[in-house]
Amino acid sequence: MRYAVLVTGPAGAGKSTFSGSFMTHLQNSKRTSHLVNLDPAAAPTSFEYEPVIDIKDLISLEDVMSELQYGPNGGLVYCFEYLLENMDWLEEELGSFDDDYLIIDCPGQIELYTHHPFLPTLVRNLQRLNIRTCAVYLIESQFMEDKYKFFSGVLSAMSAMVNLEIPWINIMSKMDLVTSNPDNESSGARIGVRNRKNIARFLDPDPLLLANEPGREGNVSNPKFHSLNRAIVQLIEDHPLVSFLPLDLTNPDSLETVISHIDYTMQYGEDEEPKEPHDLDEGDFQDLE
Ligand SMILES: Nc1nc2c(ncn2[C@@H]2O[C@H](COP(=O)(O)OP(=O)(O)OP(=O)(O)O)[C@@H](O)[C@H]2O)c(=O)[nH]1
Ligand SMILES: [Mg+2]
Repeated sequence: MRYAVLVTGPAGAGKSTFSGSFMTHLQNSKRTSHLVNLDPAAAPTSFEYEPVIDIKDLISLEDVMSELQYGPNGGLVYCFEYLLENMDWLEEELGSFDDDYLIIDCPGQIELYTHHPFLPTLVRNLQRLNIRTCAVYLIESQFMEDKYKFFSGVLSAMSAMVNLEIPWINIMSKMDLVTSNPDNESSGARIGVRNRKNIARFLDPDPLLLANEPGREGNVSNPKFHSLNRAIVQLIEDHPLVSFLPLDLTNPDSLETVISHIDYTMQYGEDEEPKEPHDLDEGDFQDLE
């Protein structure tokens, strides 16, 4: 069985960093895993591991911008469209991996998650190739600083989720930036989420966070804005699909918890044992398998 985890989420959410830590964790657990880069704009330095499949081998944003005179955003969309037309390239690249676990680092263009056909098409192709696929959607803990920003993150997660009908896990990344002590500026902590209970209201979104305190922010005194908020509160109450697993990469237990959720969601290992790394496969250990 082949597995793929799509690592998705808005720009800067920590997707590439998480993908690297995920790789390290799987390798330490003697599980074969490979990194796939689908970000045509990724700098080579952004990877801790060399991707085995890299969209930049097919098309790079740099070339599109210099040769076709696209700007960065139109250029990215061009790259995805180009990949969509060349899915056989990806299929060929994927062909060489058996019984493996692919970590697919996706780009942070929000369009990709709201309405572009790129990810749904990719997912259909992975499923056709019999690759068991799930997605994680990261938003960063700084989103909890501002409840409007937070709920726009919740809505983007929901919209991405309904676009892709695959097992799905939402992750609140960069939890190391959250502190329970709001005065503790010197530790680099940027968020004064005052207590655990408050954090829980974000991880399992409490729509009343939005409903409370109408008009506290100066620029939101427009009654239409409150009606919209009430509608959103209702939507989140009626469809409690979105909750977040906290991820603190400075705490190995946190990463392990997130990965065990991913394994469970994908039913990893239902039909196999974790494998020894390849270099041991061909050697003396063969008969132990
Ligand atoms: N404090 C903290 N910073 C993090 C963490 N994860 C990532 N960062 C930082 O956040 C920034 C963005 O991280 P990336 O992993 O490149 O994020 P990304 O989602 O891949 O970004 P794009 O590919 O540009 O969308 C970098 O400066 C990272 O060092 C984390 O767990 N804690
Ligand atoms: Mg990235």
